[in-house]
Amino acid sequence: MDRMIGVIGGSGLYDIAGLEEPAWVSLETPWGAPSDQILTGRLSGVKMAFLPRHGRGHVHTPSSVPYRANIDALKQLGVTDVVAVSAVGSLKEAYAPGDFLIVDQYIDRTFAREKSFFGPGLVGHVSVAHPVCADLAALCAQAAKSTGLTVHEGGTYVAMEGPQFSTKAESELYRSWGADVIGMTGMPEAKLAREAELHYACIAMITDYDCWHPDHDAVDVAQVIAVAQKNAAKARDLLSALPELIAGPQETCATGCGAALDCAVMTAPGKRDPEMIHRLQTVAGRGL
Ligand SMILES: CSC[C@H]1O[C@H](OP(=O)(O)O)[C@H](O)[C@@H]1O
Ligand SMILES: Nc1ncnc2[nH]cnc12
Repeated sequence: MDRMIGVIGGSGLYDIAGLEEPAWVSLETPWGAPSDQILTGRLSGVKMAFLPRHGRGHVHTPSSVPYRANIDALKQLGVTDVVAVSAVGSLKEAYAPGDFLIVDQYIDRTFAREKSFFGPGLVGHVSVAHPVCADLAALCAQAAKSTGLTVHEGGTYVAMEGPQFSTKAESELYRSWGADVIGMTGMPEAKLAREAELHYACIAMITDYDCWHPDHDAVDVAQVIAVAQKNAAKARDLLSALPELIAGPQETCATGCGAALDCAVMTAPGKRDPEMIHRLQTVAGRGL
């Protein structure tokens, strides 16, 4: 099967340009409607889908983003590789606003979101020890370097609930944990992509130094948006460079994303809720 790239655009990135045969399509899923219509088309011959995470016009809060519907809808379209773009605050001096960081780990501090496709009547446990597809992340880094961006390879993303930014004590706590960047949407998106056996990587666009920084007393949205809008042009260049690197049939990745559901389902076949089996067809049909 040929690969298809699904881009989830974050704050400041609500569309992508240059798609051949562009069409905004509406989809429904067993988990409700996705954040918005999805823009489909081709770039350098590779099928692409673009979904604005907060919806065009930024209508979803980080807590109200329909993460499950978004992943289900992308998989319905045939997406194999999800590239998430996220605005983040930096927790380290070396990662400056305007830089990009390719995430490889997460600390999930979110608490008010549906985090799994599984549930009562169909219990499943996948490993998220390595939540990012190492191969896809390497391609994102290669694409970023080819466009001349300042890119840091690897880093831990703290996912906070929001919508308020952190207190200074929280920011210092995350720094003491050695975390690199902070945002509000990386989880449960990455976990759900793994349950759906999709390759997932996150390109973090650094927009600010969060509130720990001595020269940066508080985070403010105007500043975040100004940097995000400047970064969005760079992110679009990066995304344009990706299809050529990714073209061709899907290969087995070193992380094992496509085998995440092997041995994941605990509920005995005779005890599985038929309604849950039905809801899970798109994302986890292979494992049921
Ligand atoms: C506008 S600042 C806070 C907002 O921006 C980030 O969104 P995304 O990850 O979708 O780019 C952050 O997580 C917050 O949702
Ligand atoms: N400092 C910050 N904290 C949380 N989410 C963010 N998104 C952009 N900057 C952020």
